[in-house]
Amino acid sequence: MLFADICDQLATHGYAVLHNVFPPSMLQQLLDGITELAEEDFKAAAIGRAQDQQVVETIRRDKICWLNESMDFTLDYFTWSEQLRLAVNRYLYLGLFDQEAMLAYYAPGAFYKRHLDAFRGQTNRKLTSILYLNPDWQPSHGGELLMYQGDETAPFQTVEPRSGTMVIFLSELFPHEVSLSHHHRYSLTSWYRINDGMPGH
Ligand SMILES: O=C(O)CCC(=O)C(=O)O
Ligand SMILES: [Fe+2]
Repeated sequence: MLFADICDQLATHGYAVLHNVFPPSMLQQLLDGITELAEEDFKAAAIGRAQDQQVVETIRRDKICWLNESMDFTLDYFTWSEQLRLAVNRYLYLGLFDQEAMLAYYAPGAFYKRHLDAFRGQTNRKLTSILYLNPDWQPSHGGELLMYQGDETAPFQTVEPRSGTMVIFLSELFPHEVSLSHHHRYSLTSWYRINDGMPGH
C-alpha cells in the first residue's frame, strides 16, 4: 500500500489497519533482532508520565524495550516509519517531528486495560503505529487489540496481532486495550510527536 493511501484512510477515519505492507525480509529482520535481545533488555512497563510513572499490574503487564537506530535490526523499520512520518506531514500537515519506538512483550497472562495513548492538550504524541510480530499467532492465543470510539463499551475494531499487521491511529482519538494474551506476544509501537514547545514531555 502506498503512503498516500494510508494518509487517505487516516484523513477519512482517523485510523488504518494494514496487512502485509512490509516485505517478509523486514519482518524477519525484526524477529531475528528480538530473539537476540536478552531478558534484561526488557523492563516492566509503567503508566503515567515522567515523575508520576508507576508499574501497576492491574492495568498493564507487558515488558518493554525502547528501540533506537543504533540497533541494526531496526534499520529497515526506521526507514519505513520515517517515510510514513514525512508522508503524514505532507498530506495531513500534522507536523510530526520525530518518533519514539518501543518493543513490547506480553507474556502469557499479560494484558493492557483500556487507555488513551495521549490526552488532548497534555502530550505531544499525535500518531500511534503498532506493528505485530507474532508469526504463529492463533485465535486461541487472544491478545487482540480492541479499539473503541469515545465512551462506547463495544469495540468497533478487533485486530489480531499477526505478523505484518499494522494499526495506525490518531493517538488522542481512540481508547484501546490489549485483551488477555495466552501466548508470547510481541508488538512494536511508534509514537510520532509534535513539538509543542513544552518542556518535560
Ligand atoms: O500491543 C498493542 O497492541 C498495543 C499496546 C498499547 O496500547 C500501548 O503500549 O500503548
Ligand atoms: Fe496504547
